[in-house]
Amino acid sequence: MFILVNLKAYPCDPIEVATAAREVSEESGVRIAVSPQAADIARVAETGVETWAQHVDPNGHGSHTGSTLAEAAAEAGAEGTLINHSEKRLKLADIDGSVRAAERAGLETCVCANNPAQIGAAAALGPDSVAVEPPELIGGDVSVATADPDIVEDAVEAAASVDEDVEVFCGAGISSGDDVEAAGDLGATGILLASGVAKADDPRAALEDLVEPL
Ligand SMILES: O=C[C@H](O)COP(=O)(O)O
Repeated sequence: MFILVNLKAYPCDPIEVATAAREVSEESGVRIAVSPQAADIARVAETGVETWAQHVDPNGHGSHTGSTLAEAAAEAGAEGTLINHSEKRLKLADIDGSVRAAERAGLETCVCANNPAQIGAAAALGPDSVAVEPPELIGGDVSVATADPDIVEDAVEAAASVDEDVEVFCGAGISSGDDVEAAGDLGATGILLASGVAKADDPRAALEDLVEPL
């Protein structure tokens, strides 16, 4: 199971979370990555934790003010990137372009989507993984695996029917080891979570709880 911690724009200390994630990953043997703001990628990567960008744009170098280039994220130390997060939605052509840009830069890709139909479309673009997240459950207290287990199972089926090599992650409301275990039982091979760690009083304890059953 892969645990991907998205720090969004929460006012947490990215270095504290990254250091805790690296240590808990080393101690547990569970793959854990942290996805900070673009401006924090380099210093988060310096902690030694696997680091992901929250977004990359479809364009390369050129007259594109405000862009987050896949090449720049990779050079700063990112190993992967989210694309089309629920809070950073893109047009289909731009999702495709961002996946291609990330591939050129050597970044692992995870395309997010709201539901199984979108998961099928996302899988058709050939990312390494897709992540299903019902928007209404994001940031809440109830895990997607509890509130809507069908959406996870249907997403796994939708991705497999398009491309069996595309991994399926799930996210929204996940905050405990029990939630992670339940998601795994539904067929997810990764977890995308944010508030359960980024807003925790003790991020290290939250991470230890997440990996406890793994
Ligand atoms: O990127 C993470 C997801 O949007 C889930 O966020 P959450 O764990 O706060 O529900």
